Amino acid sequence: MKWGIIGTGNMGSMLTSSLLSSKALEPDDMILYNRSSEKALKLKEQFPAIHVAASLKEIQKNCDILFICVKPHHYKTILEELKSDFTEEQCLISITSPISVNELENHTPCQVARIVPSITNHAHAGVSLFTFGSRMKKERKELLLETFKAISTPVEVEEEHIRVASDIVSCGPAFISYLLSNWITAAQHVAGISEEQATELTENMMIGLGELLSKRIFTLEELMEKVTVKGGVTGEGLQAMEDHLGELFFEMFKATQRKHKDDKKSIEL
Ligand SMILES: NC(=O)C1=CN([C@@H]2O[C@H](COP(=O)(O)OP(=O)(O)OC[C@H]3O[C@@H](n4cnc5c(N)ncnc54)[C@H](O)[C@@H]3O)[C@@H](O)[C@H]2O)C=CC1
Ligand SMILES: O=C(O)[C@@H]1CCC=N1
Repeated sequence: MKWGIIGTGNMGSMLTSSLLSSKALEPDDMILYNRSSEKALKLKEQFPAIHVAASLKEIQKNCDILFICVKPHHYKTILEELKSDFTEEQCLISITSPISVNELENHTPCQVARIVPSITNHAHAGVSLFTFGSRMKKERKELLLETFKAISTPVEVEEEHIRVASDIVSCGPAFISYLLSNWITAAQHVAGISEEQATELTENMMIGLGELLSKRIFTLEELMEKVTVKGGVTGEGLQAMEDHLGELFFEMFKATQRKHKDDKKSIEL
């Protein structure tokens, strides 16, 4: 089985190196193609047995499963070049939320799925979001799910929930990092701790929190309960958060829903 990645930017590179470092795939079974070849060749330096294709047609011809890992607005030109040459046995995988599997199926004769990854998959952790098209064969579904289990927890999502699910698992690392950078700044300003030390403490607290969750030692609810000693400081801090949080997360999820709708309108395949 040959696996192809079109677009070796952030996500295409992450998928290549994670699928190889987890041993889910062998380098000799992977073919890469990027518009400018440097990024693909850099991955070949790391994994010499990888193949780098010289054109879109070459990667298409030689792959059973082909990922498109470019920005949503670049899908159209790629599909236009490839669509007439796909076979029914090939699988096309999109990794972007605004393009639905139905739209992809309408533009190709091949089997189609969407797998939205997360930067957390770099650490062979976090979630990958799956939506299968109607033509996807059972064995291929199983192969894809099994392969992604090596780098993530694959979760199937309905089309109507792709935006919010992707906000949580894929945009989430950026959103949470933004919140934490504000938390570090506030710690500096209010209590005089250095940025360096506040960052070190915060990053290690997050690693510990992740471990607690990954080992299923506590749920989020239990964590709040266990840490909040009656009459103690955590309760005061939580109350201040409740008083000041306002509509923050409602507005964030509304903003991404709006952008998703606009993107869907402006992206034509
Ligand atoms: N960045 C993230 O955390 C996540 C991104 N995604 C999706 O992944 C996709 C890619 O995002 P990034 O990797 O962050 O973008 P990126 O800009 O880092 O990578 C895109 C790559 O595609 C290449 N490219 C553009 N047109 C091409 C063409 N015609 N043929 C071959 N290569 C071409 C570019 O040279 C670049 O290397 C987007 O659709 C995004 O929605 C999905 C989940 C998470
Ligand atoms: O297509 C998406 O939803 C992803 C999430 C982060 C960037 N793009």
